[in-house]
Amino acid sequence: MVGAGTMGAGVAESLARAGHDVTVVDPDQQAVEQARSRMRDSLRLAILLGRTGGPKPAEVTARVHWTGQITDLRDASVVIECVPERIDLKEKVFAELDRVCAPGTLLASCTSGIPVDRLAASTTRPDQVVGLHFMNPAPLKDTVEVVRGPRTSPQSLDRALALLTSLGKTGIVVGDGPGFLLNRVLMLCIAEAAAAVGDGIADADTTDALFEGCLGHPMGPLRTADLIGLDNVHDTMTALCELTGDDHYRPPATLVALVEAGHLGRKTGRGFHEYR
Ligand SMILES: NC(=O)c1ccc[n+]([C@@H]2O[C@H](COP(=O)([O-])OP(=O)(O)OC[C@H]3O[C@@H](n4cnc5c(N)ncnc54)[C@H](O)[C@@H]3O)[C@@H](O)[C@H]2O)c1
Repeated sequence: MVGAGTMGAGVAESLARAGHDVTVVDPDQQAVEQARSRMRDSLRLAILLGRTGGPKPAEVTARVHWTGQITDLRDASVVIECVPERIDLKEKVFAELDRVCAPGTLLASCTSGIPVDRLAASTTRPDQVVGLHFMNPAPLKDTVEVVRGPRTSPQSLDRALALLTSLGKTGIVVGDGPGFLLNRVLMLCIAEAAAAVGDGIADADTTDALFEGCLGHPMGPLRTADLIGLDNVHDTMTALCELTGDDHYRPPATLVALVEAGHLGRKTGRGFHEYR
């Protein structure tokens, strides 16, 4: 794994629970400490919720190795990149992974919407690059959007799907393009909902209540944005705006104001909604 944030820690936990040995690379020591603590909490919660059939928490945590050095991934059979949603950063990480990893290593990205082929272009193995768009919280979400780039080989796609099967998850394969399928749609929905709040059409509670009550969505768009993390939503919209040239993806003022104030959603206790 590259990146020990929300997704990196969650995907690492899913892999370790399934019996895989995992190495997580993150140069930020504080992020690593937080990830370790989140993983312990999540494993404890699984026991409290009665999901006792799996391995013991100590067995799971013993399978996860934390490091600041990307060169420690040299023996990995699969690498899943989970760094922030910035095109330049991900391109740099993929170029580095291509240098460090053995020729057969499958390189996957958890990107929310940067085309897989753009990341593949930073490597000398575009046939071995695939998108694995896990959902948050990764240990609890059973379905993954799998992105097949135009140069992803059938063997690489099969390996990615087999990995998901080993985690007890189902991959749904889609084609490549900005935002793939889910975020091409979801980011427009969040952007319009946030803009409507800014225009005084409804407050955040009312907006989410409409989607939840009228459409039967388990979580309205603004609560979903809070769960994703508003910094990540902001970065994803910015990348989609840049990649598509479509201004509808531009982060609305209400979202920008929350991010600038440090209200990033659930992880900081406040976003469009408050969390205690
Ligand atoms: N948060 C979600 O709900 C969600 C869902 C699906 C996909 N994603 C995608 O997953 C990716 C990660 O998102 P996140 O929410 O986990 O972000 P995050 O900000 O929580 O974590 C990113 C981590 O990457 C680390 N990092 C930065 N540069 C690095 C480098 N060069 N090498 C190693 N680590 C580095 C940071 O220290 C941080 O710990 C993004 O592409 C995002 O769009 C997020």
